Amino acid sequence: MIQMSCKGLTLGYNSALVQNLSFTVAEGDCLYILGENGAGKSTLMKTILGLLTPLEGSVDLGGGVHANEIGYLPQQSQAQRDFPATVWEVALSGCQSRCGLRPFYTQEEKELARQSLRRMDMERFSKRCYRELSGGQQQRVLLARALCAARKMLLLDEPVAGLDPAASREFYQIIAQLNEKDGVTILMISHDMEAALRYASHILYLGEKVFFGTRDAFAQSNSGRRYLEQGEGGRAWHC
Ligand SMILES: Nc1ncnc2c1ncn2[C@@H]1O[C@H](COP(=O)(O)OP(=O)(O)OP(=O)(O)O)[C@@H](O)[C@H]1O
Repeated sequence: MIQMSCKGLTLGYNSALVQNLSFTVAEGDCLYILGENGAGKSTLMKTILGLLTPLEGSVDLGGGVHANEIGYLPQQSQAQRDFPATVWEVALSGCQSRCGLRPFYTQEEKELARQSLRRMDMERFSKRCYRELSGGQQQRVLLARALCAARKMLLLDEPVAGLDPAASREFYQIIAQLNEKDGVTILMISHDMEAALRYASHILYLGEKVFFGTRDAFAQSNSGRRYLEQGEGGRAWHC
């Protein structure tokens, strides 16, 4: 079932960064969004979330997905890493979009935050100060926060940025589990081609030549072949 259709999107600020982009996302897809720095990946994600208006075209949600049911894990700034709140407060704040004008959280919302922290194996850190956690632990808390909103779809903007290789691998596996076992549709910005070729069902590559298709079709494409031909020695290659 199609959950999102982007039709004829032109994105940019003063001038167009991406032109006439069309793609669809179906329930259970795992879409990796790749491309060089400045290609417009975060701009696309913010447009999907309705935080930015496209210069042209439209983003249509379908398959019973509503904008407030999409979980979002943004790129973290240094100020956010130093956020003076407990792990519990950060996770619970993911329920804010459910509150509307209500100035308190219900028992059900608190239970959802607890469950989300448990899913990320972070419940035992609930009382700890968020800024005292390691980068990998912080990302797990932010994913728990995003899961409070995500009934159907998760948008992740470079979730492993700043993590060491072991923590990155672990994080990719957590995301793959959410996708494969829990059926959460994933859209993830990444610079990690190896992870994309391993975990993605579909790849959107933003660049001079835009590519959208299945992972296998990408592997056959010029960009994909270029990477694969480099073999183990080329693992650091960024798309
Ligand atoms: N609010 C803004 N106003 C004007 N220009 C912006 C704004 N936000 C981003 N840009 C510019 O738009 C371009 C694309 O930015 P964007 O963050 O979407 O790229 P990206 O593909 O996510 O890059 P990266 O991989 O470095 O995160 C960049 O040149 C950036 O400077």
